[in-house]
Amino acid sequence: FCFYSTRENFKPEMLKGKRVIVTGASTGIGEQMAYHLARMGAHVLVTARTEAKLQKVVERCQELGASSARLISGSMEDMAFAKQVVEAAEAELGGLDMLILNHIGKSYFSYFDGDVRHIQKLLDINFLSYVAMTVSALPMLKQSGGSIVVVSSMAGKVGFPFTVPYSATKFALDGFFSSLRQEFSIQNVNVSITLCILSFIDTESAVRAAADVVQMSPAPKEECALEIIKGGALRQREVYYKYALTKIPLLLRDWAAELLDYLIRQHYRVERPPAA
Ligand SMILES: NC(=O)C1=CN([C@@H]2O[C@H](COP(=O)(O)OP(=O)(O)OC[C@H]3O[C@@H](n4cnc5c(N)ncnc54)[C@H](OP(=O)(O)O)[C@@H]3O)[C@@H](O)[C@H]2O)C=CC1
Ligand SMILES: CC(C)CCC[C@@H](C)[C@H]1CC[C@H]2[C@@H]3C(=O)C=C4C[C@@H](O)CC[C@]4(C)[C@H]3CC[C@]12C
Repeated sequence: FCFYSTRENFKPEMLKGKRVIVTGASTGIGEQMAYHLARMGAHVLVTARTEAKLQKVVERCQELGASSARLISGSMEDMAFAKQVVEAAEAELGGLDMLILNHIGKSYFSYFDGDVRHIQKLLDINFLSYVAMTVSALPMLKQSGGSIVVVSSMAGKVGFPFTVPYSATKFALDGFFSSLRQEFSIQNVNVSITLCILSFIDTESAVRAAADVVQMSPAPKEECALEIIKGGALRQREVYYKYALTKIPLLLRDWAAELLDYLIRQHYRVERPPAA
Protein backbone atom coordinates (compact mmCIF):
# COMPACT_ATOMS: atom_id res chain seq x y z
CA PHE A 1 0.00 0.00 0.00
CA CYS A 2 2.76 2.45 0.93
CA PHE A 3 4.58 1.70 -2.30
CA TYR A 4 1.58 2.43 -4.50
CA SER A 5 0.38 5.41 -2.51
CA THR A 6 3.73 7.19 -2.76
CA ARG A 7 3.93 6.39 -6.45
CA GLU A 8 0.60 8.07 -7.04
CA ASN A 9 1.95 11.24 -5.50
CA PHE A 10 4.53 11.89 -8.16
CA LYS A 11 4.09 15.12 -10.12
CA PRO A 12 6.34 16.05 -13.06
CA GLU A 13 6.45 19.61 -11.62
CA MET A 14 8.59 18.20 -8.81
CA LEU A 15 11.54 18.31 -11.20
CA LYS A 16 10.86 21.74 -12.65
CA GLY A 17 13.90 23.99 -12.24
CA LYS A 18 15.82 21.25 -10.40
CA ARG A 19 19.52 20.92 -11.17
CA VAL A 20 20.33 17.32 -12.13
CA ILE A 21 23.49 15.46 -13.19
CA VAL A 22 22.94 12.28 -15.25
CA THR A 23 26.00 10.07 -15.87
CA GLY A 24 26.17 7.55 -18.71
CA ALA A 25 23.64 9.73 -20.54
CA SER A 26 24.89 9.32 -24.13
CA THR A 27 22.86 6.11 -24.67
CA GLY A 28 20.42 3.69 -23.06
CA ILE A 29 18.57 4.38 -19.82
CA GLY A 30 20.70 7.45 -19.01
CA GLU A 31 19.78 9.10 -22.32
CA GLN A 32 16.09 8.40 -21.68
CA MET A 33 16.34 9.86 -18.17
CA ALA A 34 17.79 13.06 -19.64
CA TYR A 35 14.78 13.34 -22.00
CA HIS A 36 12.25 12.82 -19.20
CA LEU A 37 14.00 15.40 -17.05
CA ALA A 38 14.02 17.83 -19.98
CA ARG A 39 10.26 17.38 -20.49
CA MET A 40 9.78 18.08 -16.77
CA GLY A 41 11.71 21.35 -17.11
CA ALA A 42 14.85 20.47 -15.16
CA HIS A 43 18.36 21.85 -15.66
CA VAL A 44 20.28 18.84 -16.95
CA LEU A 45 24.01 18.21 -17.06
CA VAL A 46 24.80 15.04 -19.01
CA THR A 47 28.10 13.20 -19.07
CA ALA A 48 29.76 10.19 -20.77
CA ARG A 49 32.90 9.74 -22.91
CA THR A 50 31.46 10.35 -26.40
CA GLU A 51 31.02 14.10 -26.92
CA ALA A 52 29.28 13.76 -30.31
CA LYS A 53 26.47 11.66 -28.82
CA LEU A 54 26.14 13.94 -25.81
CA GLN A 55 25.82 16.91 -28.15
CA LYS A 56 22.78 15.29 -29.78
CA VAL A 57 21.28 14.47 -26.38
CA VAL A 58 21.71 18.11 -25.31
CA GLU A 59 20.01 19.38 -28.49
CA ARG A 60 17.07 17.03 -27.96
CA CYS A 61 16.79 18.10 -24.31
CA GLN A 62 16.57 21.72 -25.41
CA GLU A 63 13.80 20.84 -27.88
CA LEU A 64 11.91 18.96 -25.18
CA GLY A 65 11.81 21.95 -22.85
CA ALA A 66 14.72 21.65 -20.45
CA SER A 67 15.35 24.77 -18.33
CA SER A 68 18.92 24.32 -19.54
CA ALA A 69 21.00 21.48 -20.97
CA ARG A 70 24.78 21.11 -21.01
CA LEU A 71 27.39 18.39 -21.33
CA ILE A 72 30.82 17.48 -20.06
CA SER A 73 32.68 14.57 -21.65
CA GLY A 74 35.33 12.33 -20.13
CA SER A 75 35.98 8.92 -18.64
CA MET A 76 34.93 7.79 -15.18
CA GLU A 77 38.09 5.65 -14.99
CA ASP A 78 39.62 8.90 -13.82
CA MET A 79 38.49 10.07 -10.35
CA ALA A 80 39.68 13.60 -11.16
CA PHE A 81 37.13 13.67 -14.00
CA ALA A 82 34.37 12.41 -11.67
CA LYS A 83 35.10 15.38 -9.40
CA GLN A 84 35.23 17.81 -12.35
CA VAL A 85 31.68 16.90 -13.37
CA VAL A 86 30.41 17.89 -9.93
CA GLU A 87 32.47 21.08 -10.01
CA ALA A 88 30.95 21.95 -13.39
CA ALA A 89 27.49 21.73 -11.83
CA GLU A 90 28.58 24.04 -9.04
CA ALA A 91 30.13 26.57 -11.43
CA GLU A 92 27.41 26.53 -14.08
CA LEU A 93 24.22 25.68 -12.17
CA GLY A 94 25.15 27.16 -8.80
CA GLY A 95 24.27 23.96 -6.93
CA LEU A 96 22.78 20.50 -7.31
CA ASP A 97 19.44 18.89 -6.44
CA MET A 98 19.82 15.38 -7.84
CA LEU A 99 22.83 13.24 -8.69
CA ILE A 100 21.90 10.29 -10.93
CA LEU A 101 24.73 7.74 -11.05
CA ASN A 102 24.08 5.44 -13.99
CA HIS A 103 27.20 4.84 -16.13
CA ILE A 104 28.94 1.46 -16.39
CA GLY A 105 32.15 0.43 -18.09
CA LYS A 106 32.20 -2.20 -20.79
CA SER A 107 32.38 -5.79 -19.58
CA TYR A 108 31.73 -9.23 -21.05
CA PHE A 109 28.63 -11.42 -20.68
CA SER A 110 30.17 -14.91 -20.41
CA TYR A 111 32.05 -17.18 -18.00
CA PHE A 112 34.54 -15.45 -15.69
CA ASP A 113 37.87 -15.38 -17.52
CA GLY A 114 40.14 -14.85 -14.51
CA ASP A 115 41.17 -11.34 -15.55
CA VAL A 116 41.84 -9.59 -12.23
CA ARG A 117 42.87 -6.29 -13.84
CA HIS A 118 39.50 -6.07 -15.61
CA ILE A 119 37.75 -6.35 -12.24
CA GLN A 120 39.95 -3.59 -10.86
CA LYS A 121 39.19 -1.31 -13.82
CA LEU A 122 35.46 -2.06 -13.65
CA LEU A 123 35.45 -1.32 -9.90
CA ASP A 124 37.00 2.08 -10.67
CA ILE A 125 34.35 2.94 -13.27
CA ASN A 126 31.23 1.29 -11.80
CA PHE A 127 31.93 1.82 -8.10
CA LEU A 128 34.78 4.13 -7.11
CA SER A 129 33.71 6.98 -9.42
CA TYR A 130 30.23 6.80 -7.80
CA VAL A 131 31.91 7.24 -4.42
CA ALA A 132 34.07 10.11 -5.69
CA MET A 133 31.11 11.96 -7.19
CA THR A 134 29.05 11.46 -4.04
CA VAL A 135 31.83 12.84 -1.84
CA SER A 136 32.27 15.90 -4.08
CA ALA A 137 28.54 16.54 -4.41
CA LEU A 138 27.59 16.10 -0.77
CA PRO A 139 28.06 19.71 0.36
CA MET A 140 25.76 20.92 -2.45
CA LEU A 141 23.22 18.14 -1.85
CA LYS A 142 23.10 18.92 1.88
CA GLN A 143 22.44 22.54 1.07
CA SER A 144 19.57 21.74 -1.30
CA GLY A 145 18.17 18.76 0.64
CA GLY A 146 18.81 16.84 -2.55
CA SER A 147 18.90 13.24 -3.74
CA ILE A 148 21.38 10.61 -4.84
CA VAL A 149 20.04 8.02 -7.27
CA VAL A 150 22.16 4.92 -7.84
CA VAL A 151 21.28 2.68 -10.78
CA SER A 152 21.93 -0.94 -9.93
CA SER A 153 20.55 -4.28 -11.05
CA MET A 154 19.12 -7.61 -9.98
CA ALA A 155 22.74 -8.67 -10.53
CA GLY A 156 23.62 -6.32 -7.63
CA LYS A 157 21.39 -8.30 -5.25
CA VAL A 158 21.65 -11.90 -6.50
CA GLY A 159 24.35 -13.92 -8.26
CA PHE A 160 23.70 -14.42 -11.99
CA PRO A 161 25.87 -16.46 -14.37
CA PHE A 162 28.05 -14.47 -16.84
CA THR A 163 28.13 -11.27 -14.77
CA VAL A 164 30.98 -11.96 -12.32
CA PRO A 165 32.95 -8.68 -12.65
CA TYR A 166 29.81 -6.58 -13.16
CA SER A 167 27.98 -8.17 -10.23
CA ALA A 168 30.93 -7.52 -7.91
CA THR A 169 30.76 -3.80 -8.70
CA LYS A 170 26.99 -3.63 -8.23
CA PHE A 171 27.06 -5.45 -4.86
CA ALA A 172 29.72 -2.95 -3.76
CA LEU A 173 27.31 -0.09 -4.49
CA ASP A 174 24.65 -1.64 -2.23
CA GLY A 175 27.15 -1.95 0.63
CA PHE A 176 28.41 1.59 0.31
CA PHE A 177 25.13 3.40 -0.24
CA SER A 178 22.96 1.37 2.16
CA SER A 179 25.50 1.93 4.91
CA LEU A 180 25.77 5.63 4.10
CA ARG A 181 21.96 5.95 4.18
CA GLN A 182 21.95 4.62 7.75
CA GLU A 183 24.51 7.26 8.77
CA PHE A 184 22.50 10.04 7.11
CA SER A 185 19.49 8.90 9.09
CA ILE A 186 21.37 9.00 12.41
CA GLN A 187 22.97 12.35 11.62
CA ASN A 188 19.77 13.92 10.24
CA VAL A 189 21.43 14.54 6.88
CA ASN A 190 18.56 15.48 4.57
CA VAL A 191 19.93 13.78 1.45
CA SER A 192 17.97 10.80 0.12
CA ILE A 193 19.63 7.73 -1.38
CA THR A 194 17.64 5.65 -3.88
CA LEU A 195 19.09 2.34 -5.06
CA CYS A 196 17.45 1.09 -8.28
CA ILE A 197 17.09 -2.65 -8.83
CA LEU A 198 16.46 -3.28 -12.52
CA SER A 199 15.67 -6.46 -14.45
CA PHE A 200 16.60 -6.93 -18.15
CA ILE A 201 16.05 -3.63 -20.08
CA ASP A 202 15.96 -3.23 -23.86
CA THR A 203 18.99 -0.96 -24.31
CA GLU A 204 21.16 -1.61 -27.35
CA SER A 205 24.16 -2.79 -25.37
CA ALA A 206 22.19 -5.14 -23.10
CA VAL A 207 20.22 -6.70 -25.96
CA ARG A 208 23.41 -7.18 -27.97
CA ALA A 209 25.18 -8.82 -25.01
CA ALA A 210 22.46 -10.98 -23.49
CA ALA A 211 19.39 -11.48 -25.71
CA ASP A 212 20.70 -14.74 -27.25
CA VAL A 213 21.35 -16.29 -23.86
CA VAL A 214 18.72 -14.83 -21.52
CA GLN A 215 15.30 -16.37 -22.19
CA MET A 216 13.23 -13.40 -21.24
CA SER A 217 11.96 -10.32 -23.03
CA PRO A 218 13.60 -7.06 -21.96
CA ALA A 219 11.50 -4.23 -20.49
CA PRO A 220 11.30 -0.80 -22.20
CA LYS A 221 14.06 1.69 -21.37
CA GLU A 222 11.75 4.73 -21.60
CA GLU A 223 9.41 3.47 -18.84
CA CYS A 224 12.39 2.26 -16.82
CA ALA A 225 13.97 5.72 -16.96
CA LEU A 226 10.73 7.33 -15.77
CA GLU A 227 10.34 4.94 -12.82
CA ILE A 228 13.90 5.74 -11.70
CA ILE A 229 13.22 9.49 -11.75
CA LYS A 230 9.93 9.04 -9.87
CA GLY A 231 11.60 6.96 -7.18
CA GLY A 232 14.37 9.54 -6.77
CA ALA A 233 11.95 12.47 -6.62
CA LEU A 234 9.82 10.65 -4.03
CA ARG A 235 12.98 9.89 -2.02
CA GLN A 236 12.25 6.15 -2.03
CA ARG A 237 14.80 3.84 -0.48
CA GLU A 238 14.80 1.47 -3.46
CA VAL A 239 13.16 1.30 -6.88
CA TYR A 240 12.16 -2.06 -8.38
CA TYR A 241 11.66 -2.27 -12.16
CA LYS A 242 9.94 -4.25 -13.44
CA TYR A 243 8.31 -4.55 -10.06
CA ALA A 244 7.10 -8.18 -10.13
CA LEU A 245 10.22 -9.40 -11.95
CA THR A 246 12.48 -8.01 -9.23
CA LYS A 247 10.37 -8.07 -6.04
CA ILE A 248 9.26 -11.70 -6.25
CA PRO A 249 12.75 -13.12 -6.96
CA LEU A 250 14.09 -11.02 -4.07
CA LEU A 251 11.52 -12.51 -1.71
CA LEU A 252 12.68 -15.94 -2.86
CA ARG A 253 16.29 -14.91 -2.30
CA ASP A 254 15.78 -14.67 1.44
CA TRP A 255 13.46 -17.65 1.88
CA ALA A 256 14.45 -20.10 -0.87
CA ALA A 257 17.87 -19.10 -2.18
CA GLU A 258 18.61 -22.40 -3.90
CA LEU A 259 15.27 -22.38 -5.66
CA LEU A 260 15.97 -18.88 -6.97
CA ASP A 261 19.47 -19.89 -8.14
CA TYR A 262 17.89 -22.81 -9.99
CA LEU A 263 15.18 -20.67 -11.61
CA ILE A 264 17.78 -18.17 -12.80
CA ARG A 265 19.85 -20.93 -14.41
CA GLN A 266 16.70 -22.18 -16.14
CA HIS A 267 16.35 -18.78 -17.84
CA TYR A 268 19.76 -19.15 -19.49
CA ARG A 269 20.24 -20.88 -22.83
CA VAL A 270 23.67 -22.48 -22.41
CA GLU A 271 25.38 -25.76 -23.33
CA ARG A 272 25.13 -28.07 -20.34
CA PRO A 273 27.38 -31.09 -19.92
CA PRO A 274 25.40 -34.37 -19.78
CA ALA A 275 24.45 -35.47 -16.26
CA ALA A 276 26.85 -38.05 -14.81
N1 LIG B 1 20.18 -2.72 -19.71
C1 LIG B 1 19.97 -3.62 -18.77
O1 LIG B 1 19.49 -4.75 -19.02
C2 LIG B 1 20.26 -3.30 -17.35
C3 LIG B 1 20.93 -2.14 -16.99
N2 LIG B 1 21.16 -1.86 -15.67
C4 LIG B 1 21.88 -0.66 -15.28
O2 LIG B 1 21.36 0.48 -15.93
C5 LIG B 1 22.39 1.43 -16.14
C6 LIG B 1 22.40 1.87 -17.59
O3 LIG B 1 22.55 0.73 -18.42
P1 LIG B 1 22.35 0.82 -20.01
O4 LIG B 1 21.54 1.99 -20.33
O5 LIG B 1 21.91 -0.53 -20.47
O6 LIG B 1 23.85 1.05 -20.47
P2 LIG B 1 24.45 1.63 -21.85
O7 LIG B 1 25.56 0.70 -22.25
O8 LIG B 1 23.39 1.93 -22.84
O9 LIG B 1 25.07 3.02 -21.40
C7 LIG B 1 26.24 3.11 -20.67
C8 LIG B 1 26.63 4.57 -20.56
O10 LIG B 1 27.84 4.69 -19.82
C9 LIG B 1 28.79 5.42 -20.58
N3 LIG B 1 30.14 4.94 -20.29
C10 LIG B 1 30.71 3.76 -20.69
N4 LIG B 1 31.97 3.70 -20.25
C11 LIG B 1 32.23 4.85 -19.59
C12 LIG B 1 33.36 5.39 -18.94
N5 LIG B 1 34.51 4.72 -18.92
N6 LIG B 1 33.27 6.61 -18.37
C13 LIG B 1 32.10 7.29 -18.41
N7 LIG B 1 31.00 6.85 -19.01
C14 LIG B 1 31.06 5.64 -19.60
C15 LIG B 1 28.37 5.19 -22.03
O11 LIG B 1 28.77 6.23 -22.89
P3 LIG B 1 30.22 6.34 -23.59
O12 LIG B 1 30.52 5.01 -24.20
O13 LIG B 1 30.02 7.45 -24.56
O14 LIG B 1 31.17 6.71 -22.50
C16 LIG B 1 26.86 5.22 -21.90
O15 LIG B 1 26.39 6.54 -21.88
C17 LIG B 1 23.69 0.77 -15.69
O16 LIG B 1 24.02 1.19 -14.38
C18 LIG B 1 23.34 -0.71 -15.68
O17 LIG B 1 24.11 -1.43 -14.77
C19 LIG B 1 20.73 -2.72 -14.70
C20 LIG B 1 20.07 -3.86 -15.01
C21 LIG B 1 19.79 -4.25 -16.36
C1 LIG C 1 15.16 -13.51 -11.77
C2 LIG C 1 14.64 -13.21 -13.15
C3 LIG C 1 13.16 -13.22 -13.17
C4 LIG C 1 15.16 -11.86 -13.63
C5 LIG C 1 16.27 -12.06 -14.63
C6 LIG C 1 16.95 -10.77 -15.00
C7 LIG C 1 18.31 -11.02 -15.69
C8 LIG C 1 18.10 -11.79 -16.96
C9 LIG C 1 18.98 -9.67 -15.91
C10 LIG C 1 19.18 -8.98 -14.55
C11 LIG C 1 20.42 -8.15 -14.66
C12 LIG C 1 20.75 -8.16 -16.12
C13 LIG C 1 22.15 -7.73 -16.58
C14 LIG C 1 22.49 -6.33 -16.12
O1 LIG C 1 22.19 -5.95 -15.02
C15 LIG C 1 23.27 -5.47 -16.94
C16 LIG C 1 23.87 -5.89 -18.06
C17 LIG C 1 24.90 -5.02 -18.67
C18 LIG C 1 24.70 -4.96 -20.17
O2 LIG C 1 25.69 -4.16 -20.78
C19 LIG C 1 24.72 -6.38 -20.71
C20 LIG C 1 23.54 -7.14 -20.16
C21 LIG C 1 23.58 -7.25 -18.64
C22 LIG C 1 24.69 -8.20 -18.24
C23 LIG C 1 22.19 -7.75 -18.12
C24 LIG C 1 21.81 -9.16 -18.62
C25 LIG C 1 20.44 -9.63 -18.07
C26 LIG C 1 20.39 -9.59 -16.54
C27 LIG C 1 21.34 -10.63 -15.97
